[in-house]
Amino acid sequence: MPLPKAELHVHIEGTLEPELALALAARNGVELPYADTEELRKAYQFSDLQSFLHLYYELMAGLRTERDFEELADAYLARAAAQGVRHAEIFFDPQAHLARGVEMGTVVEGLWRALGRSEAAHGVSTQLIMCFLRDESAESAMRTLDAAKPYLDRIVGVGLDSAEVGHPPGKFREVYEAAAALGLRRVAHAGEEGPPAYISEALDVLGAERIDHGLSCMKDPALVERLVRERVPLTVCPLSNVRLRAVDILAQHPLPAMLDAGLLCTVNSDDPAYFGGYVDDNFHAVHETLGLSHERLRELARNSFLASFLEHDEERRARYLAEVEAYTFE
Ligand code: HPA
Ligand SMILES: [Zn+2]
Repeated sequence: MPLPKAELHVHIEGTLEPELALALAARNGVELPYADTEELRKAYQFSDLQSFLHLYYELMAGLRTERDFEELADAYLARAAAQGVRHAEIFFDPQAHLARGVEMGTVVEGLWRALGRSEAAHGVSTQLIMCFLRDESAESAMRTLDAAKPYLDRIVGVGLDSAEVGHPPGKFREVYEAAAALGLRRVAHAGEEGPPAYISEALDVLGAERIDHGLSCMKDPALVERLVRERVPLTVCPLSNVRLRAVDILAQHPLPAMLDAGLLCTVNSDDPAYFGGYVDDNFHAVHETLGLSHERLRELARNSFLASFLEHDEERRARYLAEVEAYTFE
């Protein structure tokens, strides 16, 4: 039985496995330049974030109907449950779908069909976080927030993803202010490929409550001190960082140093269909390769529930935390 945990950094479109990508494209008459999964799998060699994003946006073209989004989310939730996930805060990228003529309602209602029955079907509680694409304009982000207004009962917060360098968080100040005024929680990718200054900016200008990735903080001791003091959670994604070459090899990943520094780190999968593993595979990898002890893994699992947006249900959070403390490693 895997360690119970929350997953706080997973892009639902990044859980699109190659088989499902091709099946959806065929079902919807969408042409993809890959004859079969064997040919498609050859495209999973990435040199950086941008090279991954190309394939990520290409394959999601097969997602068109509510049923498609439902199947995608259902497949992820089944896998997550098998990996010990009790609670998942799931990102989605509406602009990538709106650009293809797929409406906000199709995306949200489709995902919700799976999320709404997830507790009963998989024993996984869920929340949805809508991400803005930072390489699109602030105006486009604002229009996307407007389009989401009929669905705010289904969305807990907003995030910021896609190509980081050259797109500092400050560009989205107004849209984050508007999101906060609507009662939405705020997170942002920062410090995946971008400099530590983007992390500070996400905190100061966007009011981010969690930082997704946050790796580059290790270049700035004063920032580390601040993140520790303010107990800002970081959603670290080790296998993603290796596959996108943010670190050369897993053995050189800064996660142990980040934990030693007192940072509130969590471990997550990011885009598991692309990066060679779901969340418990990431836990195993950091145990095997980075030598993190069982008590460190327990700390990471505890952190995942502490960093989650479960304030509306403290009883549930306490139940999940008790499960973490009671867990015995084999
Ligand atoms: O790892 C990522 N980084 C930035 N944007 C993304 N969108 C999907 N996955 C990612
Ligand atoms: Zn991400």
